[in-house]
Amino acid sequence: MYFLYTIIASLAVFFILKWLKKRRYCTDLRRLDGKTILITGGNSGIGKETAIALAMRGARVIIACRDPDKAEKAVREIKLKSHSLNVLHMELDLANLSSVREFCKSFLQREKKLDILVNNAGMPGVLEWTDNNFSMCFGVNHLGHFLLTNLLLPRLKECAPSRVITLTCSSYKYQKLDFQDLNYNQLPFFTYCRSKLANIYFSQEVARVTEGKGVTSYAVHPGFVQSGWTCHYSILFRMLVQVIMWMFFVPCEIGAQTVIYCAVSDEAAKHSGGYFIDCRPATLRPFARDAAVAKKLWEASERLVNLA
Ligand SMILES: NC(=O)c1ccc[n+]([C@@H]2O[C@H](COP(=O)([O-])OP(=O)(O)OC[C@H]3O[C@@H](n4cnc5c(N)ncnc54)[C@H](O)[C@@H]3O)[C@@H](O)[C@H]2O)c1
Repeated sequence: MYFLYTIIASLAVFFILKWLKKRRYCTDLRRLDGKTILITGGNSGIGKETAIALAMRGARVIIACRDPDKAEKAVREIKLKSHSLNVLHMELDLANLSSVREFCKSFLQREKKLDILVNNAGMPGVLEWTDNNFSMCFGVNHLGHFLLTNLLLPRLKECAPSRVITLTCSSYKYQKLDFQDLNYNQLPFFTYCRSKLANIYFSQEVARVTEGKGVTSYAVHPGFVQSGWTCHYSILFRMLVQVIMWMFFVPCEIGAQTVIYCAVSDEAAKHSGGYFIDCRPATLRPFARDAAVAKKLWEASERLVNLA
């Protein structure tokens, strides 16, 4: 009898886990021939899977990464899996604003087109500082991408219709921004939540400042994904999280689906400034839709990165 109960319980757990991990795929099969796509942090995790999928559709894909060796290895893998030779990497460290400026300068010199910018790179909750003394999460996840997008906006406008896709996280809802302490660096998880909330306000403000100029903007929660973000933590934490990830998180290929959807779908384009989960628009908590806060963050960020 116990044997029967064990089998029934195992089957129940199996189907519950399967249901929890069920996700929608992007069913829009549009090709992207002739388009140039820039993906930050495209050498691993969701960014790499996005790069493979978009290169497969014919786009020229540029991954912007910190480590040239890892980037080169990723480029080889993306080419192999996508059967495309139109993939390359460029050096970018979002934790260093001079690196962001250097990157944009050489990108604009080298590349005549930019149709889709994917602000994918991200740091999980860590209590570190960037080269410019910003908290690592706020500095990399928000400020680095803020400067990058602003410096590339003229090219995105020239290439309109064009898109800016910014990876955020549903954990945005656990924190609010404190304008007295944007550089908050105390509890790692909350530091991460605040940076991901900043990504949402940023994405909305990109939509507002580019309204009528052919640039659309999307904030994407990719789901909880089995990627490499745990590499920033101790081996013990990694082992524990690995089990949880295996049980509840989805593979990177699925995590990339909503990004791909926002890159190609006409339906998504009707919701510029929107928040997307599982290949469809999702509703944000009211405080995360506050246009005045989004504008205030934009202006504060302009000052912090010295954007005239
Ligand atoms: N994995 C999840 O469950 C999950 C959930 C919600 C949101 N996200 C978001 O998805 C995005 C992709 O994360 P992932 O899960 O693929 O993790 P990942 O760690 O595999 O990828 C993050 C990428 O960002 C790059 N990066 C980090 N700091 C950088 C810097 N200073 N300059 C340039 N590149 C830098 C890393 O090298 C890496 O390639 C992140 O923005 C993350 O916040 C992930």
